[in-house]
Amino acid sequence: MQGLRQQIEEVAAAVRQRTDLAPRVGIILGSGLGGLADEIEGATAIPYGELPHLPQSTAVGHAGRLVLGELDGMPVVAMQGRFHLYEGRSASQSAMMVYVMKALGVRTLVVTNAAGGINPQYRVGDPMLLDDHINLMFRNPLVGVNDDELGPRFPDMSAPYDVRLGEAALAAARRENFVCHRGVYAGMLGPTYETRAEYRMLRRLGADAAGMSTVPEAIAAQHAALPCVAISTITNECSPDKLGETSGDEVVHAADAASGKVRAMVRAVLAAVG
Ligand SMILES: O=P(O)(O)O[C@H]1O[C@H](CO)[C@@H](O)[C@H]1O
Ligand SMILES: Nc1nc2[nH]cnc2c(=O)[nH]1
Repeated sequence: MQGLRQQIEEVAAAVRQRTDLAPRVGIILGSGLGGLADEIEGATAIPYGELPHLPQSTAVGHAGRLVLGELDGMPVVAMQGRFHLYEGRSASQSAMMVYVMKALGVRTLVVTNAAGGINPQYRVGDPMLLDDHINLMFRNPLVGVNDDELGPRFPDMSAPYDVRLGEAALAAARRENFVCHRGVYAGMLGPTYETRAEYRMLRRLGADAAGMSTVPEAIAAQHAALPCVAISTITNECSPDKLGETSGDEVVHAADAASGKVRAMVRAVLAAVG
Protein backbone atom coordinates (compact mmCIF):
# COMPACT_ATOMS: atom_id res chain seq x y z
CA MET A 1 0.00 0.00 0.00
CA GLN A 2 1.37 3.43 -0.84
CA GLY A 3 2.13 5.98 1.88
CA LEU A 4 -0.87 8.28 1.47
CA ARG A 5 -3.39 5.43 1.29
CA GLN A 6 -1.90 3.85 4.38
CA GLN A 7 -2.22 7.15 6.28
CA ILE A 8 -5.82 7.51 5.12
CA GLU A 9 -6.64 4.00 6.33
CA GLU A 10 -4.95 4.63 9.68
CA VAL A 11 -6.87 7.85 10.30
CA ALA A 12 -10.15 6.16 9.28
CA ALA A 13 -9.41 3.18 11.55
CA ALA A 14 -8.75 5.53 14.49
CA VAL A 15 -12.09 7.25 13.85
CA ARG A 16 -13.91 3.89 13.66
CA GLN A 17 -12.51 3.02 17.09
CA ARG A 18 -14.40 6.02 18.51
CA THR A 19 -17.78 5.53 16.80
CA ASP A 20 -19.74 3.00 14.74
CA LEU A 21 -21.45 5.75 12.75
CA ALA A 22 -20.96 5.43 8.98
CA PRO A 23 -21.30 9.00 7.65
CA ARG A 24 -22.81 9.54 4.20
CA VAL A 25 -22.13 13.25 3.88
CA GLY A 26 -18.90 15.06 4.75
CA ILE A 27 -19.01 18.73 5.68
CA ILE A 28 -15.99 21.03 5.89
CA LEU A 29 -16.78 24.05 8.04
CA GLY A 30 -14.99 27.28 7.17
CA SER A 31 -13.99 30.30 9.26
CA GLY A 32 -16.82 31.33 11.60
CA LEU A 33 -19.03 28.43 10.47
CA GLY A 34 -17.98 25.83 13.04
CA GLY A 35 -21.23 26.39 14.97
CA LEU A 36 -23.06 24.12 12.53
CA ALA A 37 -21.32 21.18 14.20
CA ASP A 38 -23.12 22.04 17.47
CA GLU A 39 -26.40 21.06 15.76
CA ILE A 40 -25.16 17.52 15.08
CA GLU A 41 -27.09 15.05 17.26
CA GLY A 42 -25.54 12.14 19.13
CA ALA A 43 -22.17 13.71 18.37
CA THR A 44 -18.78 12.10 18.83
CA ALA A 45 -16.15 14.85 18.68
CA ILE A 46 -12.52 13.89 18.09
CA PRO A 47 -9.81 16.58 18.36
CA TYR A 48 -7.42 16.30 15.41
CA GLY A 49 -4.57 15.88 17.91
CA GLU A 50 -6.08 12.49 18.92
CA LEU A 51 -5.89 11.14 15.36
CA PRO A 52 -2.70 9.91 13.67
CA HIS A 53 -1.03 11.93 10.89
CA LEU A 54 -3.15 15.06 11.49
CA PRO A 55 -1.54 18.36 12.42
CA GLN A 56 -3.20 20.80 14.83
CA SER A 57 -5.51 23.32 13.22
CA THR A 58 -4.03 26.78 13.86
CA ALA A 59 -6.32 29.08 11.86
CA VAL A 60 -8.56 31.67 13.59
CA GLY A 61 -12.14 30.37 13.99
CA HIS A 62 -11.20 26.73 13.30
CA ALA A 63 -11.70 24.51 16.39
CA GLY A 64 -9.76 21.53 15.02
CA ARG A 65 -12.16 18.64 15.66
CA LEU A 66 -13.91 15.97 13.68
CA VAL A 67 -17.58 15.69 14.68
CA LEU A 68 -19.64 12.62 13.71
CA GLY A 69 -23.37 12.26 14.30
CA GLU A 70 -26.73 12.95 12.66
CA LEU A 71 -27.97 16.17 11.11
CA ASP A 72 -31.67 16.07 10.19
CA GLY A 73 -31.44 12.27 10.38
CA MET A 74 -28.48 12.10 7.95
CA PRO A 75 -25.28 10.51 9.25
CA VAL A 76 -22.56 13.12 8.74
CA VAL A 77 -18.95 13.81 9.54
CA ALA A 78 -18.02 17.46 9.94
CA MET A 79 -14.55 18.97 9.99
CA GLN A 80 -14.74 21.80 12.53
CA GLY A 81 -11.65 23.44 11.13
CA ARG A 82 -9.55 22.69 8.08
CA PHE A 83 -5.88 22.72 7.10
CA HIS A 84 -4.75 25.66 5.00
CA LEU A 85 -1.62 25.91 2.90
CA TYR A 86 -0.64 29.14 4.67
CA GLU A 87 -0.39 27.17 7.94
CA GLY A 88 2.57 25.42 6.36
CA ARG A 89 0.65 22.34 5.18
CA SER A 90 1.30 20.80 1.82
CA ALA A 91 -1.62 20.75 -0.61
CA SER A 92 -1.74 16.99 -0.13
CA GLN A 93 -2.04 17.34 3.68
CA SER A 94 -4.70 19.99 3.32
CA ALA A 95 -6.80 17.63 1.17
CA MET A 96 -6.14 14.30 2.92
CA MET A 97 -9.28 14.39 5.05
CA VAL A 98 -11.42 14.26 1.90
CA TYR A 99 -10.09 10.74 1.27
CA VAL A 100 -10.51 9.84 4.97
CA MET A 101 -14.15 10.91 4.80
CA LYS A 102 -14.64 8.78 1.69
CA ALA A 103 -13.02 5.82 3.44
CA LEU A 104 -15.51 6.29 6.30
CA GLY A 105 -18.45 6.01 3.87
CA VAL A 106 -19.02 9.58 2.70
CA ARG A 107 -20.55 9.85 -0.79
CA THR A 108 -21.14 13.63 -0.96
CA LEU A 109 -18.93 16.48 0.17
CA VAL A 110 -20.19 19.91 1.28
CA VAL A 111 -17.49 22.57 1.61
CA THR A 112 -17.98 25.98 3.22
CA ASN A 113 -15.63 28.94 3.46
CA ALA A 114 -15.33 32.65 4.18
CA ALA A 115 -14.29 34.73 1.18
CA GLY A 116 -13.73 38.28 0.04
CA GLY A 117 -16.34 39.60 -2.41
CA ILE A 118 -14.70 40.82 -5.60
CA ASN A 119 -17.87 41.09 -7.64
CA PRO A 120 -19.12 44.64 -6.96
CA GLN A 121 -22.70 43.32 -6.53
CA TYR A 122 -21.71 41.22 -3.52
CA ARG A 123 -22.39 42.41 0.04
CA VAL A 124 -21.02 41.24 3.39
CA GLY A 125 -23.18 38.37 4.63
CA ASP A 126 -24.26 37.17 1.17
CA PRO A 127 -23.63 33.49 0.40
CA MET A 128 -22.16 32.47 -2.95
CA LEU A 129 -22.57 29.00 -4.40
CA LEU A 130 -19.39 28.04 -6.24
CA ASP A 131 -19.98 27.50 -9.93
CA ASP A 132 -16.29 27.06 -10.58
CA HIS A 133 -12.88 28.04 -9.24
CA ILE A 134 -9.50 29.34 -10.39
CA ASN A 135 -6.52 27.72 -8.73
CA LEU A 136 -4.13 30.59 -8.00
CA MET A 137 -2.42 28.76 -5.14
CA PHE A 138 0.03 27.32 -7.66
CA ARG A 139 -0.12 24.10 -5.64
CA ASN A 140 -2.07 20.95 -6.38
CA PRO A 141 -2.74 18.11 -3.90
CA LEU A 142 -2.30 15.52 -6.66
CA VAL A 143 1.33 16.35 -7.43
CA GLY A 144 3.49 13.26 -6.90
CA VAL A 145 3.05 9.58 -7.66
CA ASN A 146 -0.63 8.90 -8.35
CA ASP A 147 -2.35 6.12 -6.42
CA ASP A 148 -4.79 4.69 -8.98
CA GLU A 149 -6.84 3.21 -6.13
CA LEU A 150 -7.64 6.75 -4.98
CA GLY A 151 -8.37 8.25 -8.40
CA PRO A 152 -7.07 8.88 -11.92
CA ARG A 153 -3.74 10.50 -12.80
CA PHE A 154 -5.41 13.25 -14.82
CA PRO A 155 -8.79 14.13 -13.31
CA ASP A 156 -11.27 16.05 -15.43
CA MET A 157 -12.08 19.48 -13.99
CA SER A 158 -14.80 20.60 -16.42
CA ALA A 159 -17.47 20.46 -13.70
CA PRO A 160 -15.99 20.25 -10.18
CA TYR A 161 -19.21 21.34 -8.42
CA ASP A 162 -22.37 19.22 -8.52
CA VAL A 163 -25.13 21.08 -10.36
CA ARG A 164 -28.16 19.21 -8.96
CA LEU A 165 -27.10 19.58 -5.33
CA GLY A 166 -26.14 23.21 -5.97
CA GLU A 167 -29.65 23.86 -7.28
CA ALA A 168 -31.05 22.43 -4.05
CA ALA A 169 -28.90 24.89 -2.06
CA LEU A 170 -30.08 27.80 -4.22
CA ALA A 171 -33.70 26.73 -3.81
CA ALA A 172 -33.27 27.02 -0.02
CA ALA A 173 -32.13 30.63 -0.46
CA ARG A 174 -35.19 31.39 -2.61
CA ARG A 175 -37.51 29.68 -0.10
CA GLU A 176 -36.05 31.58 2.83
CA ASN A 177 -35.92 34.80 0.86
CA PHE A 178 -32.24 35.70 1.01
CA VAL A 179 -29.84 36.60 -1.78
CA CYS A 180 -27.45 33.87 -2.88
CA HIS A 181 -25.01 34.42 -5.74
CA ARG A 182 -23.37 31.83 -7.95
CA GLY A 183 -19.84 32.62 -8.89
CA VAL A 184 -16.20 31.80 -9.39
CA TYR A 185 -13.88 31.39 -6.38
CA ALA A 186 -10.22 32.30 -6.67
CA GLY A 187 -8.09 30.09 -4.43
CA MET A 188 -5.15 32.11 -3.09
CA LEU A 189 -2.18 30.89 -1.06
CA GLY A 190 -2.50 33.60 1.63
CA PRO A 191 -2.06 34.41 4.44
CA THR A 192 -2.06 38.04 3.28
CA TYR A 193 -5.29 39.43 1.95
CA GLU A 194 -4.95 40.93 -1.50
CA THR A 195 -3.70 44.35 -2.51
CA ARG A 196 -5.97 46.65 -4.51
CA ALA A 197 -4.05 45.73 -7.66
CA GLU A 198 -4.51 42.03 -6.92
CA TYR A 199 -8.27 42.35 -6.36
CA ARG A 200 -8.46 44.27 -9.65
CA MET A 201 -6.48 41.52 -11.39
CA LEU A 202 -8.72 38.80 -9.89
CA ARG A 203 -11.83 40.57 -11.16
CA ARG A 204 -10.32 40.75 -14.66
CA LEU A 205 -9.48 37.06 -14.48
CA GLY A 206 -13.14 36.28 -13.90
CA ALA A 207 -13.22 35.73 -10.14
CA ASP A 208 -16.20 36.78 -8.02
CA ALA A 209 -14.72 35.92 -4.62
CA ALA A 210 -11.30 35.12 -3.15
CA GLY A 211 -10.30 32.81 -0.33
CA MET A 212 -7.42 30.67 0.91
CA SER A 213 -9.00 27.20 1.00
CA THR A 214 -11.51 24.94 -0.78
CA VAL A 215 -9.60 24.44 -4.04
CA PRO A 216 -7.35 21.57 -2.78
CA GLU A 217 -10.42 19.93 -1.19
CA ALA A 218 -12.50 20.27 -4.36
CA ILE A 219 -9.65 18.83 -6.44
CA ALA A 220 -9.37 15.84 -4.08
CA ALA A 221 -13.15 15.34 -4.21
CA GLN A 222 -13.03 15.31 -7.99
CA HIS A 223 -10.10 12.88 -7.92
CA ALA A 224 -12.03 10.64 -5.52
CA ALA A 225 -15.25 10.92 -7.60
CA LEU A 226 -17.12 12.52 -4.69
CA PRO A 227 -19.89 14.92 -5.76
CA CYS A 228 -19.03 18.28 -4.18
CA VAL A 229 -21.00 21.42 -3.32
CA ALA A 230 -19.17 24.50 -2.05
CA ILE A 231 -20.63 27.63 -0.47
CA SER A 232 -18.76 30.84 0.39
CA THR A 233 -19.92 33.50 2.81
CA ILE A 234 -18.83 36.95 1.68
CA THR A 235 -17.10 38.47 4.71
CA ASN A 236 -15.46 41.57 3.23
CA GLU A 237 -16.05 43.70 0.18
CA CYS A 238 -12.99 44.04 -2.03
CA SER A 239 -13.73 46.85 -4.40
CA PRO A 240 -10.25 48.17 -5.39
CA ASP A 241 -11.48 51.77 -5.48
CA LYS A 242 -12.83 51.84 -1.91
CA LEU A 243 -10.97 49.07 -0.16
CA GLY A 244 -11.10 49.14 3.65
CA GLU A 245 -8.89 47.22 6.05
CA THR A 246 -9.72 43.55 6.78
CA SER A 247 -8.69 41.32 9.68
CA GLY A 248 -9.08 37.65 10.53
CA ASP A 249 -11.39 38.52 13.43
CA GLU A 250 -13.60 40.63 11.18
CA VAL A 251 -13.86 37.74 8.71
CA VAL A 252 -14.80 35.24 11.43
CA HIS A 253 -17.35 37.66 12.91
CA ALA A 254 -19.00 38.35 9.52
CA ALA A 255 -19.16 34.64 8.65
CA ASP A 256 -20.62 33.80 12.06
CA ALA A 257 -23.25 36.56 11.76
CA ALA A 258 -24.44 35.18 8.40
CA SER A 259 -24.08 31.50 9.24
CA GLY A 260 -27.85 30.89 9.42
CA LYS A 261 -28.02 31.24 5.62
CA VAL A 262 -25.25 28.72 4.98
CA ARG A 263 -26.80 26.33 7.50
CA ALA A 264 -30.13 26.48 5.61
CA MET A 265 -28.33 25.74 2.35
CA VAL A 266 -26.34 22.84 3.83
CA ARG A 267 -29.55 21.33 5.24
CA ALA A 268 -31.17 21.63 1.80
CA VAL A 269 -28.24 19.72 0.29
CA LEU A 270 -28.64 16.99 2.91
CA ALA A 271 -32.34 16.70 2.05
CA ALA A 272 -31.51 16.48 -1.66
CA VAL A 273 -28.94 13.74 -1.08
CA GLY A 274 -31.93 11.73 0.19
O1 LIG B 1 -11.59 29.43 3.80
P1 LIG B 1 -11.80 29.51 5.25
O2 LIG B 1 -11.16 28.39 5.98
O3 LIG B 1 -13.26 29.67 5.61
O4 LIG B 1 -11.08 30.83 5.79
C1 LIG B 1 -10.92 32.05 5.09
O5 LIG B 1 -10.74 33.02 6.08
C2 LIG B 1 -9.33 33.11 6.43
C3 LIG B 1 -8.90 34.53 6.25
O6 LIG B 1 -9.62 35.38 7.07
C4 LIG B 1 -8.62 32.22 5.44
O7 LIG B 1 -8.36 30.99 6.08
C5 LIG B 1 -9.61 32.09 4.34
O8 LIG B 1 -9.42 30.93 3.55
N1 LIG C 1 -7.63 35.59 -0.13
C1 LIG C 1 -8.64 36.04 0.60
N2 LIG C 1 -9.18 35.26 1.53
C2 LIG C 1 -10.20 35.74 2.25
N3 LIG C 1 -10.93 35.15 3.21
C3 LIG C 1 -11.86 36.06 3.62
N4 LIG C 1 -11.74 37.20 2.93
C4 LIG C 1 -10.71 37.01 2.07
C5 LIG C 1 -10.11 37.84 1.07
O1 LIG C 1 -10.48 38.98 0.83
N5 LIG C 1 -9.09 37.30 0.35
